[in-house]
Amino acid sequence: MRTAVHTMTAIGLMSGTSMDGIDAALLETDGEAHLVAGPALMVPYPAELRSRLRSLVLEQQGDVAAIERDLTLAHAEIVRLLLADAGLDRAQVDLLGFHGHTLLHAPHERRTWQIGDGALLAATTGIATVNDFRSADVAAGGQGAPLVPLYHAALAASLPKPVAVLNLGGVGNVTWLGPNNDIRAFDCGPGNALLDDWMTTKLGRAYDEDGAVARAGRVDATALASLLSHPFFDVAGPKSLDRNSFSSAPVQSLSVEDGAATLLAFTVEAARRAILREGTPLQVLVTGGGRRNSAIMDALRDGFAGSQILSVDAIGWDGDVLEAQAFAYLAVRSLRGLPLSLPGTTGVPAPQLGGVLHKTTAERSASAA
Ligand SMILES: Nc1ncnc2c1ncn2[C@@H]1O[C@H](COP(=O)(O)OP(=O)(O)OP(=O)(O)O)[C@@H](O)[C@H]1O
Ligand SMILES: CC(=O)N[C@H]1[C@@H]2OC[C@@H](O2)[C@@H](O)[C@@H]1O[C@H](C)C(=O)O
Repeated sequence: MRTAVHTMTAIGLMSGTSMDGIDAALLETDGEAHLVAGPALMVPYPAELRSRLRSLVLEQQGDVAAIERDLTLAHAEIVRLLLADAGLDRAQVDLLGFHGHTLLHAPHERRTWQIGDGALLAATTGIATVNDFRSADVAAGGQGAPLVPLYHAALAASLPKPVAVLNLGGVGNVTWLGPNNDIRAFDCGPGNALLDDWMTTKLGRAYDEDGAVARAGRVDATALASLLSHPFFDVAGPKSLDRNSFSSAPVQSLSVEDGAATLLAFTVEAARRAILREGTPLQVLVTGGGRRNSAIMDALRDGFAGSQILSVDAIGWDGDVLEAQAFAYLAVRSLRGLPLSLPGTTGVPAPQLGGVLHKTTAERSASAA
């Protein structure tokens, strides 16, 4: 049986654009239809590493090699914790899918850069590791992102279509799953990053808990129109964004509350327009941290007349670790020589393989012997 032969146990590791921490999730999969989710863990970055990473991402300040090493070792530690929690030995895990952290994403210049030392992670954990998931797609002319859509498609195989999966992390992205197994995917707008940065600068808080500050403010229509006039919105997908693609300059003169309300409206309106350009889905399944912000969910419900707005958890998916699971899934696909991206998901000319395998020290010595 194909499924039995190819099924592997993999751990996916994701350090998202919000820079809040590392998500790790165990998945038993063949990289195709067989999906059995296992335990998962989310570990915030230690404050000191988070602050060095933020300086590197936001201000290009810091020692990249030292941060890459510390970030990799933080990933090794979360693998150790997940194995301990799950009562598993490392020998029971076939593969790690290590996304790393995006430092730069400029596909139009054929550049994308995720830091994370795959060889060091494989050596430290003793588990073979796949990393560098985006480079091959970008080199072939794709956007290199989003990569989660093939996993969304596998998860949603039995759902009525069309359905849209909306991920609101640091950046927002949409997977559109049409009635004939057609998949289209693209980044759609700012996600939570602008609102997070606003809260950090104005109030010293990492994010707007449950949208409370935004709820206390009013949307400034002029500022919102200015935000939505960004040229990104004129271009058809597939398309992708860097965390820092948008500027909050149009809200700078507003009160903290009105600025938050306007930035939140920007996130929701960008997502709404992007989805409705594809069609009217039966459901919009919201994942990522943004689904925890009830002000975002309420605004989405107001914005979609003909669709049901649901958090993915309502249909049994774990919205906190979907991306980590996806990189476990993609690592297995990489190892099996299956494409990670399609013309409809990243704009790459043809289905594209990707990922770089780092064997463990023991595996390397065995293959040399
Ligand atoms: N209770 C909450 N209230 C409001 N916002 C929340 C809440 N919980 C999480 N968030 C938002 O979700 C963000 C984290 O989302 P998530 O973990 O999906 O991001 P990420 O994985 O780093 O991003 P990406 O998908 O872009 O890589 C936080 O920065 C915050 O803005
Ligand atoms: C370049 C990069 O790291 N992009 C991330 C980011 O975070 C969300 C969005 O922007 C998406 O394009 C992508 O991550 C998800 C996991 C993806 O590739 O599907």
